[in-house]
Amino acid sequence: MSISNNILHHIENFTAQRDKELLAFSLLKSIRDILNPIRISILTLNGQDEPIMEISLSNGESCDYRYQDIKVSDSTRASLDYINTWHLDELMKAHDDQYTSFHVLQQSRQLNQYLIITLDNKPSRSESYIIKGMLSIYSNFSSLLADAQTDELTGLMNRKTFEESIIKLYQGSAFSELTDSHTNWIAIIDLDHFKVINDKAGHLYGDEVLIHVSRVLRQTFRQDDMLFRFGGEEFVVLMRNLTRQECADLVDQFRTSVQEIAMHDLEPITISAGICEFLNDTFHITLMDHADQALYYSKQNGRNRITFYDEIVEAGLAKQNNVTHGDIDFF
Ligand SMILES: Nc1nc2c(ncn2[C@@H]2O[C@H](COP(=O)(O)OP(=O)(O)OP(=O)(O)O)[C@@H](O)[C@H]2O)c(=O)[nH]1
Repeated sequence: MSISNNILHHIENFTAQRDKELLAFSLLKSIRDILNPIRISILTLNGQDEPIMEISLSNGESCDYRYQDIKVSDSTRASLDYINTWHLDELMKAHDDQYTSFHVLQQSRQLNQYLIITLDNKPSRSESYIIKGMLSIYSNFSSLLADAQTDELTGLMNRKTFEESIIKLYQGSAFSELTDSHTNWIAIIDLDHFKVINDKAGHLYGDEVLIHVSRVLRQTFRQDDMLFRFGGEEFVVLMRNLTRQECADLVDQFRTSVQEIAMHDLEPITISAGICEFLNDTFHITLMDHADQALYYSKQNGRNRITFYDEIVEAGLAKQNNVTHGDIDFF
């Protein structure tokens, strides 16, 4: 294959991806085919500069995804600090007959992502040029993908992304570190009497309330919790590795913080929530139905409260219509 056909093939390949991680993997594979590096990786750090994901490809080895125990060497840390201090897009370091180049893929207050390539020879001018071009295409496509996954008004993940995210959680390591007491949870959160807010103060004002509520969601929940705007005034939160009490405290803290949102002279804004345990062997549509029944109970019993699904089961108020993974093949 000629070099231009080869490059076109790689571009075609990674713009066909609809998943951020697969897109990152395609980028690594393309660059590996072109540069034949010793090691290539994408390192993602959170807002506190802690590593939260590393996807790596070493020569001849398969792809390795890591979400925990990610080791970042002192020299890598120093290079990333240098990039950030001097607002660079890239940096090349020579060491022990090797060359490591660092490229910024994404930079924001919540997330920093870098491509790190270690080579045994310095890339030629044309190779550097090709890599730059690929990174630009990757970055443009990645922001298009992010736009498609984000709710425009609040910046939270949208409903379509929820389906994809929850299926990934079933398939991934989300359940491996759990104990009997620490499990995963799903909460559906719904603003109370939002129609009244819209009717009294107008739709634009209602939009502003949704933006403030989303801000409080981000402030209250942890970095690893996944936040979705599910539709209108309904939000979904996926929480990992919490005891029942910790989960209750977190959602309740959100409930009380929402009431402190100060806007005009309307009644305080309140929310109701329904929570259920995120069980690995139960289909997510059943889980959502459980959380929804708990939410309904909160709404029917005074609003501005949270209810766990197992509470209504104990009270004999829950409908049983479980679907397990065995019943539906969704992969
Ligand atoms: N401002 C604004 N309003 C929205 C948006 N999406 C949905 N809504 C409104 O949200 C309101 C939801 O009303 P209902 O479903 O009756 O719920 P509610 O008034 O919150 O009542 P309860 O949930 O029973 O407490 C409707 O008036 C919708 O028009 C949006 O993006 N912006």
